[in-house]
Amino acid sequence: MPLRHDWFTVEQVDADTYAISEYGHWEQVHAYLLLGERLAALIDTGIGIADMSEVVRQLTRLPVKVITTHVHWDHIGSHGQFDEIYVHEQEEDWLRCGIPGLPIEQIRHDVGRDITIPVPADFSLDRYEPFRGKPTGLIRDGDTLDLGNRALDFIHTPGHSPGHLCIYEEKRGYLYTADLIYKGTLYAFYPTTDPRQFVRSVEKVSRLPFITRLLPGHLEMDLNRAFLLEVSDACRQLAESGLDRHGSGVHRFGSFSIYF
Ligand SMILES: Nc1ccn([C@@H]2O[C@H](COP(=O)(O)O)[C@@H](O)[C@H]2O)c(=O)n1
Repeated sequence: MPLRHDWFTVEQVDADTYAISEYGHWEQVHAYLLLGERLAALIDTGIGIADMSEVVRQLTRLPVKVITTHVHWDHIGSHGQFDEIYVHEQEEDWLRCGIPGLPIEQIRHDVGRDITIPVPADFSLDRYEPFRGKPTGLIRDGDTLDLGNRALDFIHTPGHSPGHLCIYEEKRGYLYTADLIYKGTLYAFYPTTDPRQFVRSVEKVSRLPFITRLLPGHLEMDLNRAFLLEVSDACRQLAESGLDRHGSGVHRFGSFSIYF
């Protein structure tokens, strides 16, 4: 049964893996806490409406390394509450200085809309600022992290953003897909996105030999390899039709869409 927090919903994926979700916000974003024998990895830290570190501290006493899938405000919200933060080398500058040309008014508008449950009393939209700071370390494609009998592989999957990462646990067959693959509208229309890279990244992860489960950054959580192959087929069709370019529109495929 899911554990409940006023703002976060905590669900156990398996004995030592938790999803920490924000279903009261239109983004319906998920972070994941992975416990090894020596260390814990927290994949993203949510929107920043509530402090995710309070929940994490209830779940583990292990030292926590924060892994950033990408530097969009809804994935870095509680970064400031943790000591060790890692990001792909191509988004180090965004983590330090923000996304050039993205105004705070636009971010606050997106943070504040379509919220369906009460926010914590100490949250103020007028004071909301996305995290900015220096990472502890940088991640490159092919890097690995051993949490103690639990290995993570980092896969650079640019397209949604330049330094976007998927995280793969080969032993369990888990692929944490962040904003590359989820069941909804996949966004690659921002000025900072790249539709061709997005298509190549989907193809890259679809070649992974063993996947038991996809754990996405948004919306429905229980996705399998068949869904990944559907998205991969859709991307191939778009590329073959020359539609893998900015401005080609919203392409609908059953349970998901791709917005270029
Ligand atoms: N160049 C950009 C990048 C992001 N945004 C906004 O940030 C949010 C990103 O959400 P994801 O779930 O797609 O990571 C979203 O609200 C965008 O509007 C942007 O506007 N421009």
